[in-house]
Amino acid sequence: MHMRIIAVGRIRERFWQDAASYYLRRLSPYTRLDVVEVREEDPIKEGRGILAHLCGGVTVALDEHGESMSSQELALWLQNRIVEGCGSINWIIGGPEGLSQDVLNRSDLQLSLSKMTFPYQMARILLLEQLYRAFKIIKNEPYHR
Ligand SMILES: C[S@@+](CC[C@H](N)C(=O)[O-])C[C@H]1O[C@@H](n2cnc3c(N)ncnc32)[C@H](O)[C@@H]1O
Repeated sequence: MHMRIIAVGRIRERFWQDAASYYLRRLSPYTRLDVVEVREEDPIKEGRGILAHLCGGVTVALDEHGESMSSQELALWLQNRIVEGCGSINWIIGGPEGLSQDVLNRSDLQLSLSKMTFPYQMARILLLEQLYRAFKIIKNEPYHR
């Protein structure tokens, strides 16, 4: 399974960079994951940049108005994609203005992490942690409860 996070904007602060590296390292035994950063501009142009980097497979747009899932439900969703033989999953994170309608329309799933709005850098870390948690659940390996 290959995963690609396509995110608008760079991770600027050192503490977010450290957190991202921490989870990327922990995810490496479970999946091939690359991160593509798209330049921050207006959401329509950002959207074109995002869509140009889709790597096929299934596309998930992170949006606070999207579908909520528990960590167990996300793990089951991911496991179902693996069982179906889905080769790759794109995870899209917007910038300060959010995602364009083109990107939302192109997505197979719009996923909410919470009803609250998070800064995009934090949303990236939350996604990485939940993906790591999902693999631990799928593999039935111990992790924090
Ligand atoms: C600062 S938020 C954008 C807020 C923008 N006003 C909007 O309506 O989408 C930046 C990005 O982080 C992600 N994000 C922030 N909070 C989220 C949440 N609760 N659930 C899912 N994604 C979230 C989304 O991808 C969003 O496009």
